[in-house]
Amino acid sequence: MTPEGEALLLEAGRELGLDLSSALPRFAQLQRALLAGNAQLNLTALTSERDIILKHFIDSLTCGVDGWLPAGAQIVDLGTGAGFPTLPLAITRPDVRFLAVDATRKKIEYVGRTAAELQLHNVQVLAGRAETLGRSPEHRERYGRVVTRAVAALPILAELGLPLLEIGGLLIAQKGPLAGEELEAGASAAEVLGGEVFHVKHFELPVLQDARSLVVLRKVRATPPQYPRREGVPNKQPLFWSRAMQQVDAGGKPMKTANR
Ligand SMILES: C[S@@+](CC[C@H](N)C(=O)[O-])C[C@H]1O[C@@H](n2cnc3c(N)ncnc32)[C@H](O)[C@@H]1O
Repeated sequence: MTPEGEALLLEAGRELGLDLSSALPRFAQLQRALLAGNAQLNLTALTSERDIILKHFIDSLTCGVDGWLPAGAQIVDLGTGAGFPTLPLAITRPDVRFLAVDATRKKIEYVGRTAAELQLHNVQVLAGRAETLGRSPEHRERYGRVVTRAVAALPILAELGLPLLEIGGLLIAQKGPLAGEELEAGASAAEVLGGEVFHVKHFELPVLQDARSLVVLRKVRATPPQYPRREGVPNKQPLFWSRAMQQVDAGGKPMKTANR
């Protein structure tokens, strides 16, 4: 990481109320690992130092600054991809444990290798689909927190994440700008799945001031046994969320899922 990159990370961290000075060497290692991994695995489209620092590292840290991740928590990162938000959070929060989950094995292998290189002993990884985990007794209703960044629209996240939470647990979804329709559909889906909308925060990413939202769902009762539906169905037939309501790309075509 260049000296300018270090200064940017520190400045953006300060905006979040974090002192990242002692974490700089690990963030530099993570940046190197991401770029090296990207050359083989196509992990991210964001490759400039500025984008990696602000849109991956700092963006990942935004879900941990409001006290949603208490010390000792066991956190599932649903759809971690190249390790976001898990790896930046694990660097700054040695007091919580992460289980980084992704359907794509090669990404999970990269995250596991990188966590080992960075000596992040609070990270475990698991290749698999949330639908399968949510139906397995080993993982269903076992976790205090689920975090998820840029994975799917809120009703889909509710179906994938709420089954994993114990009662009282929280699903913390990191989103871009959030339309009222998505929140309404998410609230209706959460209700069916044993959850409720607990908190919504709209804010700006440090330095860039891009719009972001954090939606916190709370598990209030057991998820009915028919959920999550089988692999792929939550995405193809989202609860309370029609294809027409999903985001469109720059050319006006519907995107596969409303990630942000
Ligand atoms: C757009 S990427 C985002 C990755 C990362 N969270 C980030 O913020 O950079 C979405 C990831 O979610 C994973 N994913 C989507 N649906 C999933 C499911 N049902 N179970 C597990 N992983 C899933 C995909 O494999 C992909 O790696």
